[in-house]
Parts: sequence; C-alpha cells; structure tokens
Amino acid sequence: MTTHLVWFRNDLRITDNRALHAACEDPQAHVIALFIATPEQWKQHEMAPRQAMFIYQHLQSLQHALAERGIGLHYHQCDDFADSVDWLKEFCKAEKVDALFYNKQYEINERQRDVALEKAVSESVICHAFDDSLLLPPGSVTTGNNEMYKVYTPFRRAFLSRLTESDSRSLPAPPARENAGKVVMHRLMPFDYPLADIGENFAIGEEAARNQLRSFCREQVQDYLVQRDLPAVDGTSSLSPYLAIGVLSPRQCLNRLRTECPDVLEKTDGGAFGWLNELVWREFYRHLIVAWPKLCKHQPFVEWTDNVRWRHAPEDLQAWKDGKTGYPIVDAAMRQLNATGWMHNRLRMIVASFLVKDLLINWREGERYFMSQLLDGDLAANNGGWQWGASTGTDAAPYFRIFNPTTQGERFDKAGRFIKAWVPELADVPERDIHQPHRWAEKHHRVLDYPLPVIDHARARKDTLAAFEAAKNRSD
Ligand SMILES: Cc1cc2nc3c(=O)[nH]c(=O)nc-3n(C[C@H](O)[C@H](O)[C@H](O)COP(=O)(O)OP(=O)(O)OC[C@H]3O[C@@H](n4cnc5c(N)ncnc54)[C@H](O)[C@@H]3O)c2cc1C
Repeated sequence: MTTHLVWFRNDLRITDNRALHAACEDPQAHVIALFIATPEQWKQHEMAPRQAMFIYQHLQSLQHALAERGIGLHYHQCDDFADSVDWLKEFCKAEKVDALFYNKQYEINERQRDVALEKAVSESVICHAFDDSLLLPPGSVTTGNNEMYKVYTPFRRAFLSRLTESDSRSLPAPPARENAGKVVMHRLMPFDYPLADIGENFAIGEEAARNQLRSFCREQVQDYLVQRDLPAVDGTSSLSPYLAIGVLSPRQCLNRLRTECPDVLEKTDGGAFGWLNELVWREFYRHLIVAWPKLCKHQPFVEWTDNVRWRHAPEDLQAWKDGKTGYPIVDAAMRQLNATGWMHNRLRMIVASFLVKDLLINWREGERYFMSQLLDGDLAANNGGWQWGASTGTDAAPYFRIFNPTTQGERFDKAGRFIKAWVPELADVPERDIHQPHRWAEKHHRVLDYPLPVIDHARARKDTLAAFEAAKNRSD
C-alpha cells in the first residue's frame, strides 16, 4: 500500500484544500497528515501570541475533522524551518512515505524551506506542491513583457480577465476512508510559544468561518461600499483571521460571492465588486512578494525612501502602541488592536499614516508591532499595507499625502461612536467636540484624564515633507 503524507501549514481546513484532496484521490492509499510547529521561526516572524492560539485551536478542530475521515494527524515541534526539514526527512523514512502533498507558501523563508525539503527527500518521496492560497498563482498575471505589475489597477484588470478563464471551483472535503473511526487521536501539546486568549469575536472552526462568509455575502455585501470605511459599523466581513491561516480559502469566498451575487463581475459599482476588489488586493500583495522577495526582508520597494532620517522617539512610539497619543481616532484604533487583535482597515491606514507621517517613526516599527498583535497577521498584506501608508511601496500613497488624524476621525467616525467605545476617558465629551476633546475641556473648564496630543499635526506635516524631500534629493 502506498503512503501519502499531507503536510498542513497555512491551510488548516479540510474543505477546498488542494493538497489534501489530491492525497486522498487514490482510495487505496494510506493517508496521514502532519503539522510542525516552529516556535523559534515564529518568534523571528513576530507571530502574535493570539494568532498562535488561533492556530492551535484550529489544529484541534482539524484533528477531529481528519480523524472522522480516517486520517491521523501527527504533530511535531521543531525550533525552526531548517530543523523541520531534517526532522521531516526522518519522519518520511520511518512512516515509509511514498508521496508528500503540500500547499505552497510564498514568503521567502517558507519557499527556501520547501526547496530544501524537496531536495532532502527527493530519493524516496515524490513531492506534490499546490497553489492553493490564492485565486491565481504568483507569476500568472503579468504585463506584456512578462513582468509583475507594479500598479494595482492594471493588475486587477488583467487579473479579472484571467480569473474568468481559470478553474476556481472549490473542492469538497475528502470522503471518509476505510479506517474512519479507528484513528487514535493523540493529545496535541500546546506550542512552546506564548499563547494569548483570542476573545469571543472569532469562533473556531471551518464551519463557523463558512457561516460568517455566507451571512456576509447574503446580508451585508451589497452595502459594503457605503459601510466599509465606518469603524463603528460592522460593515466588513471580518474574515481576515480565517484567510490568514487558511481556515477559509479565497476560492470559497469567490464562489460564495458569485452564488449570492451572480452579477458581481458585471456590476462594477456594486458592493459585491467592491469586496472582490479587496480579495484582489490580497492577491496583489502576495504576487508582489514573490516578484520582489526583498519585500519579505522588510526592505522598501522604493529604495530612496531608505534615506529618510526617521526620528528615534521611543516615548512617542510607546504612546502610539498604547493608544495614548492624544488623537482620539488613533488611540481608539490602537486600543481595539491591543484588546482584540483585529483592527478595521480604515483605522489601519490612519494609524500607519500617523506613526510614519506624524511621528516620523520608521514604518518597520509599525509593521513589526502589528504582526506581534494581529490575529490576521499576514506578511504580504501587512507589509503591503505599511509600505502603502509609508509611501515606500509600489503603487503606494505619494509621500506628500498625509492624513490629518482629526479630519479622518471627523469623516469616518463623525459622532465618535467608535472612539467612545474604546476611549472611556472621553465619555462626557459631546459629539461635536469628540475629535478635539482638549479644546472642549479648556472652554468648559473641565479636566480630562486623557493625554494631550503628542505632536502638533501641522508642524509634523511640514517636518515629514521636508524629511522625505531631503531623502529624495540625497538619492538624486
Ligand atoms: C497598515 C496595514 C496593515 C495590514 N495588515 C494586514 C494583515 O496583517 N493581514 C491581513 O489580512 N490584512 C492586513 N491589512 C489589510 C486589511 O486591513 C485587512 O485585511 C482587513 O481590515 C480585514 O478585515 P475584513 O476581513 O473585514 O476585510 P474585508 O473588507 O471584508 O475584506 C475581505 C478580505 O480581503 C482581504 N483584504 C481586505 N483589504 C485588504 C488589503 N488592503 N490588503 C490585502 N488584503 C486585503 C482580507 O483577506 C480580508 O479578509 C492591513 C492593512 C493596512 C493598511
């Protein structure tokens, strides 16, 4: 009997999992599954303890789902990727593995690990690698010169036209195998990594994720364009934590969207198309890190921006992290992140701009801090978001585009509902004054237990423009 091994990584689901599906195609094969925890590597990648917990809990759920189908999940802990390759080679020998199935990851360390692995086991194991975590594989959407697009809009155009030609059907979960019900389930030891409570906002399991997707596409997606920028409204899908660790696939998202909104591709001014557009941004950033692996090493896409003389301002950085900058919308957002591990996209843009363009602090500090907190931490999307906000990335906001944190708050949280939910010190401040609470406090002789702004926006704006211009001149 042949033995097929499925190595689960960022694809913790049994439905629409290409590697798992392929491994199970031969009904005679003995199929086993594996997950390897690599805490040292995770530390280097700044993985949030919350995300580690999210993975751990999904692993438990995956173990059950696999066992019901007669597939045992093996679990091992190594320090890092290099150790995992050595260990896997021995494991394949011990279990007499004939074929290894895995879904590709696109970050540079992960790609190097897979190259090393295939080499290490090549004599006795056939490796099958699948493009699974994207709608279209990196390198498949290119310009006439066969290069990756640097600008999003033409990328999207080419992407959507390729998408209509491609097979993006979701695959079913594999059927139960002969030994279903006979698999011994070993207790999964918690990772040797800090684990933090994930709260109540994100239920565990594929089914929970699929239900959330279904109800979002049925009930909310039509209003997406109107609501997506309002942090006080539950107007986005909140599916990012599931997509980041592969509890849900982008094909499942696309197919559910098409089922609920069959005209999604024709009605380009509708909410459904607007949501699809965000899924394409996710693809864009992943395609970019493959075309320019330097992005995985925290290098800017636009090289001259490395000449910007960032401020060394540890106290300001800490105030930003703690949500104590004196700018209500920034503080509410950072407190939401610290408390839940998730932050609304508009707010991610605002706080990124504030750190880089108001405090003139290196964007890498923000990128790192986000990863250490986010439940949906994802190198490509996070790096893409930070390099967009910092004006260091491809197709980023131009460096002279600087959000005013007060007017951003007024625009997107007019009545301060979101602010009041996260900054209780401002509970008594009336709606119209919520974005400049100290002005109100002064006028009404009130004492606020809330920090004064750490920096004056108008002055900061000038300093930042000067710093970027000087950096640009130095590189000319
Ligand atoms: C500074 C910064 C850092 C970010 N870091 C991350 C991160 O680590 N992980 C992450 O998944 N997203 C990140 N994003 C993108 C975006 O903010 C989140 O994906 C989104 O807020 C998740 O909420 P949602 O699931 O409700 O999104 P929805 O609006 O419902 O969008 C659906 C899905 O599309 C994808 N998506 C949406 N917007 C973007 C985007 N701008 N770029 C890439 N993919 C997108 C996500 O997978 C999301 O779940 C970042 C954005 C910024 C500006």
